Amino acid sequence: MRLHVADHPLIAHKLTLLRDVETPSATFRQLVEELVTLLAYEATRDVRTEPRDIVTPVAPTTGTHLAAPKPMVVPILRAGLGMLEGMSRLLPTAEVGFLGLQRDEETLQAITYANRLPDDLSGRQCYVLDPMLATGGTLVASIDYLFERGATDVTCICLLAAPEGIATVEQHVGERADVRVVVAAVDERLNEKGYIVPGLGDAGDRLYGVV
Ligand SMILES: O=P(O)(O)OC[C@H]1O[C@H](OP(=O)(O)OP(=O)(O)O)[C@H](O)[C@@H]1O
Ligand SMILES: O=c1cc[nH]c(=O)[nH]1
Ligand SMILES: [Mg+2]
Repeated sequence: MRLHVADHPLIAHKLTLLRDVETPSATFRQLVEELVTLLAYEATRDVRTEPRDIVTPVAPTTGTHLAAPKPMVVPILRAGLGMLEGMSRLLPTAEVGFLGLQRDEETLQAITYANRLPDDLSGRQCYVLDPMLATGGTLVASIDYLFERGATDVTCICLLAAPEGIATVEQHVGERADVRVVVAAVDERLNEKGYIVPGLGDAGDRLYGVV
């Protein structure tokens, strides 16, 4: 696994606003979109492209075009849904698959309640969206769903990660360079309830309200 921590003053600024308990939902949603756009810049560094001949008003030239097959973007419901619009804007040709996973608050095990992915993902570059990488259980299960369908090239975009979660994903996928995790920041630790410290609280609740 390759880890990339996006170190940029704009990202740090927006992340600080996002963490602030006083930030209302509407602003939180806007910040999540802006952050994913900034992270996507790094996360799509290896997106496959092909040359394309075009004619500008001045001269013919060869440009660059996103290559087939179309990339697959996979938001992890609920909280990952908040990152979808920002990512789709940057990757307009991408298709979208959905995974719904929820952590049991007692056991911290991820339970899958929705799975809407194509059966065959071989050759597809996959981009998993989930703002929080805490114990890593959710991300490991999500990556496995993609591997089971033949995906090999998987990039996970998270806003915050705990060192424990990064270690879990790293252990699970091993040395392979075609699995990447791009994060805005790695925080200190998990607390006894499995929340990232200092973190930002429950990302799903802050985006969409407590259910
Ligand atoms: O690394 P883990 O310990 O597995 O935790 C991370 C998961 O927890 C949150 O989802 P949650 O279960 O709260 O569901 P939600 O998005 O519906 O709020 C978050 O969005 C991740 O999916
Ligand atoms: O801190 C955390 C940990 C898991 N899920 C969240 O939404 N926040
Ligand atoms: Mg939640």
